[in-house]
Amino acid sequence: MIKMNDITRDGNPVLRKRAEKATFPLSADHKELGNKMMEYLINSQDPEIAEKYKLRAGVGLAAPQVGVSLQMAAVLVPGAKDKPPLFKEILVNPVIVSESVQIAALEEGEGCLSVDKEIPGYVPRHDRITIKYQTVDGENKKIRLKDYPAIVCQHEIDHLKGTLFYDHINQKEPLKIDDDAVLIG
Ligand SMILES: Cc1nc(NNC(=O)[C@H](CC2CCCC2)CN(O)CO)c(F)c(N2CCN3CCOC[C@@H]3C2)n1
Ligand code: NI
Repeated sequence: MIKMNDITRDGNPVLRKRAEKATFPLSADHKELGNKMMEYLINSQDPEIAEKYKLRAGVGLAAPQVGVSLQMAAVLVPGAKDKPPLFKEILVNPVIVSESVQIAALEEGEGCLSVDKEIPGYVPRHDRITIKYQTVDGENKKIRLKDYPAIVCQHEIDHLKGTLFYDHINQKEPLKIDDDAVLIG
């Protein structure tokens, strides 16, 4: 299972590279990697397992964060209690094909499993996006996302381009954001 010491930290050049496009059919290793990344998210959202293995909770994880420069990310955005997840997918070669003018940001700001310090400030993103991606089985998908799942996917797709969340924070005024930005609580 993936544990915190498998997670690459800011300063490791792999986090600042554009990740390699995955080719199909995916190798067994790459399929396994996707499943391991999803397994990490599931484990990290289980209080007992997270406590037992000291896992930082996550709703997304990108391959460069486990040292693999590959365009693949796992996303597990939970739904309300006892409800199915809002979005659960392993994204391969994801591309944002359209994005709303409307800006949105998580009210609490963002963190990153690869960044050990808290960096306060709004991370302006698009409230709605359309992404095209492939599943691990090579199926082409095109989906529209909004609010929380859209924010998470933008954070993960950033990782595949070597961008980290704090790159988007207004350094002079971290808590400044468009008046009409949607703040997601
Ligand atoms: C928003 C949030 N970010 C958590 N961590 N950071 C991450 O996921 C990083 C990615 C997210 C940072 C902002 C957007 C994407 C990881 N990243 O670096 C990947 O690139 C959380 F853990 C979390 N939740 C809410 C849901 N809860 C369900 C029960 O279990 C605890 C869990 C906590 N919400
Ligand atoms: Ni991250």
